[in-house]
Amino acid sequence: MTHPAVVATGLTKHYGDVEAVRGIDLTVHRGEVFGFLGPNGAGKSTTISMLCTLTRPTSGEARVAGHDVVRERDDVRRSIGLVFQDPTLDGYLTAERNLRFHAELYGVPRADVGPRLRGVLEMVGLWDRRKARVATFSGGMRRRLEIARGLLHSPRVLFLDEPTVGLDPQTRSSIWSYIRELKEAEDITVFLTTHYMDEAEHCDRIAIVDGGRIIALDTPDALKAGVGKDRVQLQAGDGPAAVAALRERFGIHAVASGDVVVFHVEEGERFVPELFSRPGLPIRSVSVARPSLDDVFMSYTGRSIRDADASGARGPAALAAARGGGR
Ligand SMILES: Nc1ncnc2c1ncn2[C@@H]1O[C@H](COP(=O)(O)OP(=O)(O)OP(=O)(O)O)[C@@H](O)[C@H]1O
Repeated sequence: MTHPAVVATGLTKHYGDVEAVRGIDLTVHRGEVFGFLGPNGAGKSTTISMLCTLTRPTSGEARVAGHDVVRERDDVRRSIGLVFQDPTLDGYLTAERNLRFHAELYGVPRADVGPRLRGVLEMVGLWDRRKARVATFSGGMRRRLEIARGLLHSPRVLFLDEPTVGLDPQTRSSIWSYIRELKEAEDITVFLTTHYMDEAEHCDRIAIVDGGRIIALDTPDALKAGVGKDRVQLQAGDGPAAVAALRERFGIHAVASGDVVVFHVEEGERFVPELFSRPGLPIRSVSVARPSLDDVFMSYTGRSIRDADASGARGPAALAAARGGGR
C-alpha cells in the first residue's frame, strides 16, 4: 500500500445557507499525527465526519486508506477507528464487554480478540479495570477506553474529534502520551481535531482552519517560523525613556505600559545581548518568546483563536466575518 492515509480535494459541505466546509484540500501521509486546529464553528467536526463517511460531502472528493468516502463507504469504515466528542460507551456494561461488543461488530477474528483486547487495554492503563462497569469510570478513563475501543480492530487511520476536551490537564497529557505511544507501537495514522493550541504542538503537521477553509498547513515549527518575529518584553526603570532609547539606538518601535516595554524583533535571543552591550538602558528583566500558534492564527485572521471561540463563531454571519478578516 503506497497511497496516502487521507486525501481530500475540493471538499465542501453546505447545510442550507451555511457553508460549513468551503473547499478543503489536503494530503495526510501514512504514520503522521495530523491536527486540525481552529475555533468553534470552523468546520473541523464536519470535515472529520465527511472523512469518516458519516456525512456526505456536498462536492469534492476524499479517499481514506485508499478508499473513496462516498463510493466505498464500507471499505473506509473497516479501515478507520473513531473517537468522537460524545461518548458512546455503554455504562451498564464492563469495559471488557464494551470492547468485545465492538470486536464483534467489526468482525475481529475470534482468536485475535483476546490478545488484542489485552494489548489496547494495557496501552491505556485500564487492563486492571476491565471487569468494572463503565458507569464507575471517570471522564478521563472513559476517553481512554474509547481510544482503546477505536484501536481494537487495528484501523489504518484513527480519527479523534477533540480527544481531550473537558478533561483535566493531567489526563490530557496522559492521553497525549498514549497517542505518541500509539504512533510508535502501531503502523497507524492519527487525524485529530482540536482547538487547544498546546495540543496542536504535539502534531507532526497541522492545518489551521477558519470559516470552513484551511488558512495554513505545515509543521508547527514552520508555521511559527513563518510569523517571523519574536516577542521581547522588558521591565525598565522608566518605560517611556526605554521606548525612546530603543528608537534612537536600534530604530525599534516599542510600546510601553507602565514600566513594561514590548517589541518584536527577528531572532530575539541574538538581539538581547546587544541590548545589554549599550549603556544607559536600565533593564530589570527581559524575556523572549517565540511566536505561538495563536500568533500564527492571528497573523492570518487578525484575531486570536480564543477570541474567535469566545465570539461563538457560528452560522453565516460569523463565517462572513471570518472571511472579511482573512488575508
Ligand atoms: N447539521 C448541521 N446543520 C446546520 N448547520 C450545521 C450542522 N453541523 C454544523 N453546522 C454549522 O457548520 C459550521 C461548522 O461546524 P462544525 O461543527 O464543523 O465546526 P467545528 O470547527 O467542529 O466546531 P466545534 O468544535 O464547535 O464543533 C458551524 O457554523 C455550524 O453551526
